[in-house]
Amino acid sequence: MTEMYDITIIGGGPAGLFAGFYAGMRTAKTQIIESLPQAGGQVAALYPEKMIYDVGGYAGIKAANLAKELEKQTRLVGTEIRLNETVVDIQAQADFYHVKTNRNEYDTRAILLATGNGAFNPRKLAVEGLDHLEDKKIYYHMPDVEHFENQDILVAGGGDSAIDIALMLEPIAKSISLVHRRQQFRGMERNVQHLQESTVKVMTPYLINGVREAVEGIDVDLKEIGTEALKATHFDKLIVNYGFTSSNKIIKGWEIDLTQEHRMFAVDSLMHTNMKNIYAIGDGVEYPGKLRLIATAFGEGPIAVNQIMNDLYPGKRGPVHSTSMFEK
Ligand SMILES: Cc1cc2nc3c(=O)[nH]c(=O)nc-3n(C[C@H](O)[C@H](O)[C@H](O)COP(=O)(O)OP(=O)(O)OC[C@H]3O[C@@H](n4cnc5c(N)ncnc54)[C@H](O)[C@@H]3O)c2cc1C
Repeated sequence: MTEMYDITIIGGGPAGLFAGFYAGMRTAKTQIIESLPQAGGQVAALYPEKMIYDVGGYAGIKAANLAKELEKQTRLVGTEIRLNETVVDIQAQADFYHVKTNRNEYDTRAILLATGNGAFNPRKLAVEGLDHLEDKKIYYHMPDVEHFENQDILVAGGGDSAIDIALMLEPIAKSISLVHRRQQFRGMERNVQHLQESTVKVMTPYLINGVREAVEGIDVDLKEIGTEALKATHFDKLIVNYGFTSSNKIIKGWEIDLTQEHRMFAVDSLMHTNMKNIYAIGDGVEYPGKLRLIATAFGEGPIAVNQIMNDLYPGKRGPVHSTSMFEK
């Protein structure tokens, strides 16, 4: 038998992270499972550079910083955060649930769904037959920088994180090239200026038309946008940074049968789904008056966690204020 959790939270966006913190405050044995290698959900994956002005207590905070603060807060209480794992099935057992991910299996008394619009995955190259090169010569997630030491690297993408990756590897790699399909980069002005001052070789407007494995490294065909001109290039490794897409397809394959409304989990005012000890919060739920905001998600987490704790441990002392936990 695998280790038994009180609460397994599926999704490490703002809803899941804050619920994970609150569950830790209620001393529930809790884990969060997140498909991306980073926590923060949409905030970190879709708009890390945007300022957010409608989260209580912050007159304005950069999205990436909010994601970092949330993760830090959650880790304070000992909630485990498992990154890079996608929940592929949930099976009901007699009085607990069996959760299968693409890498592990867990048992849990209760489940809190915080899946937003579905599991995020990196947007991949539109070239077939490259799976065997992933994490060897083609990367969609950044591993440790040592992987790129003294090598010729091509980075593909036009946003801030593609520029960040190129600049970060500049002192380590033998050469860095950055390819983007538009003439202009979407990144922040300051970042683009750093790029112009760097030794990164910028190739615009080109898109990757073909990739082939070579004995050493890979051959990459670049196509100039608006023309038929092809440029043959060779690199040791390719890092693709085309952003993320989210999909609810995996959820459709789960064995448990959850009621949905407008393709969201239907919950009552206690965040309870139609199944015992399965609750849902955040962007992925529907109820009358639902608002898809971070502030709303922050309120839904504690409601769900308190219900779960009442069900699992009826005699246990109820909610406490955080000051009584952290200031002794
Ligand atoms: C461009 C943009 C700007 C926004 N600006 C604001 C703003 O200013 N203020 C505001 O309040 N809100 C804003 N929002 C909305 C806000 O980001 C969302 O309300 C919030 O992210 C919802 O949090 P969540 O945790 O419910 O879902 P998400 O942030 O979507 O996180 C869900 C997480 O669950 C993971 N997941 C899903 N399925 C699985 C699975 N099977 N296994 C493992 N992991 C899984 C996903 O990978 C994802 O990381 C904005 C949204 C966008 C797109």
